[in-house]
Amino acid sequence: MPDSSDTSPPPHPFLRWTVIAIAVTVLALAFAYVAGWLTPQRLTPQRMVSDLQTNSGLYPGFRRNHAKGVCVAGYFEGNGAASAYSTASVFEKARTPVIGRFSIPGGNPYAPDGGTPVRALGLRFNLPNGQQWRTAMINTPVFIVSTPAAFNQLTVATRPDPATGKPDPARAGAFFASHPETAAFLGWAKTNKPSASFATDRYDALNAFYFVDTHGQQHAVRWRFEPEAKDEAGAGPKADDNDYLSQDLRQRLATTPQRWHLLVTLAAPGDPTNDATKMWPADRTTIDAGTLVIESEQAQDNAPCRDINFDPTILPAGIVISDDPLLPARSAAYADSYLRRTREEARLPGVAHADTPKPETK
Ligand code: HEM
Repeated sequence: MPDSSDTSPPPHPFLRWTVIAIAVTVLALAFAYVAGWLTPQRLTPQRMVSDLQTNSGLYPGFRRNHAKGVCVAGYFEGNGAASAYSTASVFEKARTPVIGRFSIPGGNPYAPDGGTPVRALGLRFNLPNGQQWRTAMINTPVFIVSTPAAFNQLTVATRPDPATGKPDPARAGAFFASHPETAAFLGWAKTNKPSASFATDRYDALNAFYFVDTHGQQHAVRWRFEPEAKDEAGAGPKADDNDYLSQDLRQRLATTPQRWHLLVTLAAPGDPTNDATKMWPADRTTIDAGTLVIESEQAQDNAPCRDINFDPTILPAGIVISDDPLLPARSAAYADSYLRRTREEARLPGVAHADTPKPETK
């Protein structure tokens, strides 16, 4: 029942409109802050990806890093050895289907394979319970920097000079001098020639993760895939051949599936989980958890790996991320790159889409 004794007048319409206006303004400011409009200097995933894009130039429909690559498919045969440390079903004695992508770094999908010694592998394991494990790895023993801010500073410091098409050595040198943590990676890059085959490289996740066992106990780990193929001695990229890596892979897979062993290293107390520039000592316990078998390859423009975001934070139950600050930054940057490239795909001639009718042949 309304209280008939309340004779106070209704609030003035001006007051009501003021309250609504304040609420709308606060909401708009919150959106603007999250979008980075109020703090243009703040490092956002969009800025990280735009800076990568500025370095390489814009190649619509392609990844803003690791743009050149090839799709692969196969399976992982777990052997049960890692099941004591993680409940993820992928480690049981079972076969899990895998979609993957080999790549080289940089935003130019037409870059020469011999232009960098870095090779990369992204994998997506489809577990039977609908969960997925995604990982994106490179063939170096450490990463070049340990924080997202340093990664962005590196991107800007190594931006090609429009006059020479190459990074300004003074600018790049100043960055490396002020970031001594880059020394281990640079030492590796100096002494390792570009390999002649994706099949003979090892691929290392570099970031630390935790395996979670049946008791809920966490174990800090790093993983890598070690190749069975070791036939690189004497082989080398042909100077005149831009795309030898995909040709080599096609030739090998035409006759023989290629195999890698998943090696999982367990940290000892005190080993850093938040710094991908630091290796763990070589004597740490390492488990061979099973074999990755790659059976087939396909050009990336129209194969399943094209529309996969190999976000390393997408993990099945039994694996969780560590405190490594690169991991959330990678997740956010890959998502932004993914949104840009998949939006552009719709406008690319020759790229098939489920919703694009096939052009009529005359
Ligand atoms: C803050 C640091 C990093 C940033 C901002 C960054 C950025 C990116 C971006 C924007 C992409 C393209 C994603 C897509 O469109 O799907 C990419 C791909 C990739 N990145 Fe990173 N990255 C970082 C660190 C790393 C590290 C530490 C590794 C290796 C352990 C790595 C390995 C890869 C690989 C293998 C791919 C290609 C995956 C694929 O085939 O789709 N990145 N990165």
